[in-house]
Amino acid sequence: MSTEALSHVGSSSHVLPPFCQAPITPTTKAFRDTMPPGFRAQVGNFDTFELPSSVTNCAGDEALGRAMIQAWRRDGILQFTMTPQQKRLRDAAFAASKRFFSLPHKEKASCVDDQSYAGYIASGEEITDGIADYSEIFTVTKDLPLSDPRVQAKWPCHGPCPWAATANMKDPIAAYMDEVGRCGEVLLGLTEMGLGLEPGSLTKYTADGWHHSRVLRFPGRKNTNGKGKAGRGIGSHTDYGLLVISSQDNVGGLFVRPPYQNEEYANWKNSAAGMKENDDGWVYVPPMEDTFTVILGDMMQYLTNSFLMSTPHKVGLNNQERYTIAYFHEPNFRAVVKPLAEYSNGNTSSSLEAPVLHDGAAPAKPEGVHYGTHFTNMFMRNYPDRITTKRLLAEKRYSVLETDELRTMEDMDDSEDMHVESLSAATA
Ligand SMILES: O=C(O)CCC(=O)C(=O)O
Ligand SMILES: [Fe+2]
Repeated sequence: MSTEALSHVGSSSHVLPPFCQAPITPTTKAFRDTMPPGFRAQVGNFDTFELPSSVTNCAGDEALGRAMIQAWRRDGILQFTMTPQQKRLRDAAFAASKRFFSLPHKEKASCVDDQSYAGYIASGEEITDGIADYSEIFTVTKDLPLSDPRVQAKWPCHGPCPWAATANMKDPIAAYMDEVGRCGEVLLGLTEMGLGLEPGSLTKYTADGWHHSRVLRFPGRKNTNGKGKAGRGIGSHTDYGLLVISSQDNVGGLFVRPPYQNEEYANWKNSAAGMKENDDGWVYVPPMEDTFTVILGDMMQYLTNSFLMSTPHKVGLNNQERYTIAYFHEPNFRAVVKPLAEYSNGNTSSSLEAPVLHDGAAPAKPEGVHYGTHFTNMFMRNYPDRITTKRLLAEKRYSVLETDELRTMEDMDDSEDMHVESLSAATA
């Protein structure tokens, strides 16, 4: 690994607080053997935690939050173990995923919607940095009926989720997402403590959050349709919101890029897709049984003024097919995310190390980033030919993002929170 790395690949050598499970030391060879052919990367050995069921603001939670921050700043990723109930939900969600992906192509291809980006994305349809990804995906966004006021008002990306009824996938996937979303709130509460923030500094954004999932299947590397690039599953990219919580099967394919002092990017401003894709310095994420991985999204980077970086990652194709589910824990679609005062330039009030300031990256702008616009931009970019993008453009829906109605979480005061609740109550 480059000597410019902020740190080295996670190791079991640093001291973990007693509430953490001891880091699992992989037998490096066994894990290396799962790395997709043709990739050169170190094999990660990442910190693995046990999450409390809720955040109680006790000293143990603060120590856990700090350890999480350390892990993300060093490795760009951390892991936490699944409870028996989470394993059951995961198993049911993966079984649903396999039922769906084994349907005939025609049936899968009919699962699209022209108002939401939810539904099927065929292998070769998604574009990352101008090149087709080989992933086959079912995207789940908020499942809103046509009568929902936001759908009626033509809010971009808002519409039904076109489930495949024959795969019986809605209930198991929704139950899995609810539970992982609960973990997302716990992780954000612990992150607030680890960053020395007031409670609610991060979780205020996730009231009725635009949480979504990507249920993914990757073909074996010798079993592709030729639309993409040999061996490449998904090109390097960062994701958009706060946290990405994933579970993968035992095949292997994910790589992350830890924070390097000399690498700057701000995906909400200039696309980070394709960044360093073929360079050295990637770390393989070996499949650890019954373990979630957590990487960070663009809004976490923006909020913390790059103290926590959005984690670049990419996927390689293995010798056999691979299944994984990525859950995205996000701000409310209407939220205007503002940099945290504690992490603004020049203010290093945190008792952690001073923030890494990335020259050239977007400075902390007081006007903030509108999450719904960032999400819409990313989906339009990734799916330029989808019916959803075509209708969005044809009906000039993009301009709806500029309206006050879609920015009512701008000031995040109590009356706005009440508005969110009344809106979701009206549509439940
Ligand atoms: O396959 C994985 O593990 C990650 C997928 C991913 O990066 C994504 O869906 O955005
Ligand atoms: Fe991703």
